[in-house]
Amino acid sequence: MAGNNNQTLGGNSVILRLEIDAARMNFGLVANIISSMGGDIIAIDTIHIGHGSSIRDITVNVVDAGDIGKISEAIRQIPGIRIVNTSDRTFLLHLGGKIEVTPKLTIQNRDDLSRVYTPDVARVCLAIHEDPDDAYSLTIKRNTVAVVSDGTAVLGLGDIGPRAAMPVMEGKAMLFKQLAGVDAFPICLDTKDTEEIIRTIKQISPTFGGINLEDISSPRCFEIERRLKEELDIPVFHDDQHGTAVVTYAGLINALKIVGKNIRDVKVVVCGIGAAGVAISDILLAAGVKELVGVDKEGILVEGETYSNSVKETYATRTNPKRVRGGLKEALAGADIFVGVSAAGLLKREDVLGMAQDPIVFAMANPKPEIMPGEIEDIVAVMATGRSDFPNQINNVLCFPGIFRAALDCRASVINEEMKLAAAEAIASVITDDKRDKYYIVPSVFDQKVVELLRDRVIRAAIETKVARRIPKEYR
Ligand SMILES: NC(=O)c1ccc[n+]([C@@H]2O[C@H](COP(=O)([O-])OP(=O)(O)OC[C@H]3O[C@@H](n4cnc5c(N)ncnc54)[C@H](O)[C@@H]3O)[C@@H](O)[C@H]2O)c1
Ligand SMILES: O=C(O)C[C@H](O)C(=O)O
Ligand SMILES: [Mg+2]
Repeated sequence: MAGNNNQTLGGNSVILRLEIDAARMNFGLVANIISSMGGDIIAIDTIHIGHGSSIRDITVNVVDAGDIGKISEAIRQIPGIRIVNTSDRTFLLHLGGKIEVTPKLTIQNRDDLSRVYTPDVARVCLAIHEDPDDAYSLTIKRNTVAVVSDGTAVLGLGDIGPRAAMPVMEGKAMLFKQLAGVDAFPICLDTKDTEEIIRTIKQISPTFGGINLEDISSPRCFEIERRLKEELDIPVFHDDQHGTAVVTYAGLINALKIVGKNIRDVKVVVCGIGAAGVAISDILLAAGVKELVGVDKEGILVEGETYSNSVKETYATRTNPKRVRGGLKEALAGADIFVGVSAAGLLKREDVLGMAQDPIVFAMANPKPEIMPGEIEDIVAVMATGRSDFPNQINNVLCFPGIFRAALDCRASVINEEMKLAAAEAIASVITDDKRDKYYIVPSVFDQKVVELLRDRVIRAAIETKVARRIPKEYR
């Protein structure tokens, strides 16, 4: 099974299927080799005992995912043993995909059949034909979101195409449902053409109550979102932009409390001026940051320069007030905060040493951050990544389920700036003063208060800004 070469990305449990020649070796030796190389055997299954040989599945956990390759190599050197197969447990979890469609009721008899299907269903169709708003009460529309990607900016893996994007989109759909009860459906489009993407999403929109755009590369993502917002009457939300911006701001609210700095006084460096970087910058400027410097492949973005896309040029006009030039190192000199939404390994320890006192580092590239926490933990005041396997997971998963829950429940026509700010404040408020510390600036994904508080604050903001088309009972 595939997956071995991906182990450095995370995932440190593997099932080794071994064929062992009984005459030439015993199982104890295999166990010794695995444990001497840092592996922890957590299960052994005998698959087959044959004449003189056996096949066994050994499930091994390792602390460092790279050890799996070394263990396999050592086993391969033993005479009388053959590795039949190596199954990454992460891949096993993905077999057949991660979600399915489940009907809400079982069709028990002909009477049921004629109601959910022909002929009676026709009356429901005609009711919606007469009043299209009835789609919200009589179809899945009111609780269903499309998670749409073209596979061009999947995590930090880049343009890996629509099929390869599916596991991420399925994962987002799972999270929508588990965390907020939203039925989300992954849709990966086999086109990179802006107009075609817009047209396709508009054409499928009758089914959905909202559109979550995901992992569509910049700068196309800005135009696609802008046009869809104008042309559709359901909320359209590019998660990599706004979900990320909301959670970053939430994390920063709490990180700043830890270091005792005011958002108006800090210098922020954003690395990676793509979908996430632009939206993060915008929310931070709106929140009061005065000195914000953007860095992309061309180095620090400076007003008046020509860049690979016009988004970076307009970005430069509203940032870098001191017109600093250079690369990441120069940008970071004296900076209070680093926000990375670019690519793996770009941030160096020596650059962090040049930052102001009590630096805050949010290295949020996925799956590998701009710097691993272990490299700088001793010199930063607060460290966060986008990953599930380190403290302070700043990831848009803290936002998208709850913000759509709110938008669907009040049938918001859009998700506006006020709703995003309310979402950020709600997420930050889950961490009370007595609980906050450098390893706890954002709540856990599993903290049920996140969706609860976020839904409440966002619905209130939608009502106040008059974009709610339905007022839920508890707000009347
Ligand atoms: N933690 C989260 O919640 C979260 C959310 C969104 C995106 N991300 C991560 O952030 C990264 C960017 O995502 P995106 O959706 O904004 O993608 P994007 O393609 O829109 O933007 C990436 C930007 O990074 C820039 N970049 C690439 N290499 C660079 C380098 N060597 N130096 C400086 N800039 C460089 C690109 O030029 C581009 O402008 C990805 O790794 C993604 O996984 C994390
Ligand atoms: O998918 C994630 O984990 C977060 C974000 O949407 C990303 O693209 O990295
Ligand atoms: Mg994404």
